[in-house]
Amino acid sequence: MSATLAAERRVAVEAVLQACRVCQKVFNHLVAGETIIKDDRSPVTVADYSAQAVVNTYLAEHFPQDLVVGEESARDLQGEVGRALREKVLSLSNAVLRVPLTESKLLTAIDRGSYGGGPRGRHWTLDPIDGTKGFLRGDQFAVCLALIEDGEVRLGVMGCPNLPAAHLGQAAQATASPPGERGCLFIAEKGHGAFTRSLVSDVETRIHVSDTRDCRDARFCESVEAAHSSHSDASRVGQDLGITQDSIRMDSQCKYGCIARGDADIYLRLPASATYVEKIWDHASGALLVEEAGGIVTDVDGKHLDFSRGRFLDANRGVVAANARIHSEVLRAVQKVLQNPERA
Ligand SMILES: Nc1ncnc2c1ncn2[C@@H]1O[C@H](COP(=O)(O)O)[C@@H](OP(=O)(O)O)[C@H]1O
Ligand SMILES: [Mg+2]
Ligand SMILES: [Mg+2]
Ligand SMILES: [Mg+2]
Repeated sequence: MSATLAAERRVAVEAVLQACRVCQKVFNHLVAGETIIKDDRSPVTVADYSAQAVVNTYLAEHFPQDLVVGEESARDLQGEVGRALREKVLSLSNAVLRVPLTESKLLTAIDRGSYGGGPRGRHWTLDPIDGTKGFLRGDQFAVCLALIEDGEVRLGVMGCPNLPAAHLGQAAQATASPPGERGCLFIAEKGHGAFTRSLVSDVETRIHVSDTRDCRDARFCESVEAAHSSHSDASRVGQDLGITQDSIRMDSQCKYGCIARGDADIYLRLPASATYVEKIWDHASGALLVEEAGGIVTDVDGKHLDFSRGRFLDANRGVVAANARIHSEVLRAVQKVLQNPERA
């Protein structure tokens, strides 16, 4: 491991583990009224805010100079209207922090995530709960933290509390939730490989993408939400490639984890709207994980994901992630489908 990022890796792992604990606790006690619908109609819960507060507090303590591009803002926790939410988030955050936050420090911690990102210097990007919809359903979600230096992702840590620790078998169901131990962490450092461990033991195992060479034997892992990635286009790509196996559908960057450890072979994120622009925190840790596990990640035009542009991946459209043997064939099929003017 690179000596230079050893401290960052240790702190990121600890921060993500604590944030996972908060999320699990919230899920067990989630009550109506603790979920807010944001301006873009997506949900956010007390767990999203608490996880962002906890991770940002760890980062501020260990790397006070570092900036953070985080998904959430403290706006809805301000003032009288935000009081109930603020108090709940404060108590959840303080349950796992060594030094308790005050209300005002809580808001500051969450808003440490307001950095705009960009091509120079170093910053973190945080999705405190990726797959909030999955989280609310009791399905897959992930706490995702990545370190970006001069526009390149150097370190990615993903906590996946509901993901089975072992490989998903051939018979995995749509929600990818077979019985057995749940909860795993993924860690990738640029140039140093991809690893997994459980949430409770620090024994790490190196992971690799599948060695599937024939696309007809491949399996998709795709979003549950057709509004996030076109299921109909994915099924056309599947037909073109001769894929017969059912897709594994799951929320969040757990999909990247499943590709990285070889549970499935292909993750496609095919634009479902012409205007949606992907955010860096939805892909930074997952994309590095797949690359470090021996896979290739591009957008639908075959371009490398460009994390240097700020909060958005506005130089890219969609995502095509697959093992290195089949990526180019998959990309060709994606382009053929997307260029067909006759698709509905
Ligand atoms: N129209 C859209 N197209 C693509 N992604 C979208 C989208 N609307 C929301 N998202 C993103 O999709 C993420 C979840 O991805 P997935 O479908 O793979 O689980 C959400 O992350 P959050 O849950 O962190 O808000 C959100 O950022
Ligand atoms: Mg969100
Ligand atoms: Mg997200
Ligand atoms: Mg999120």
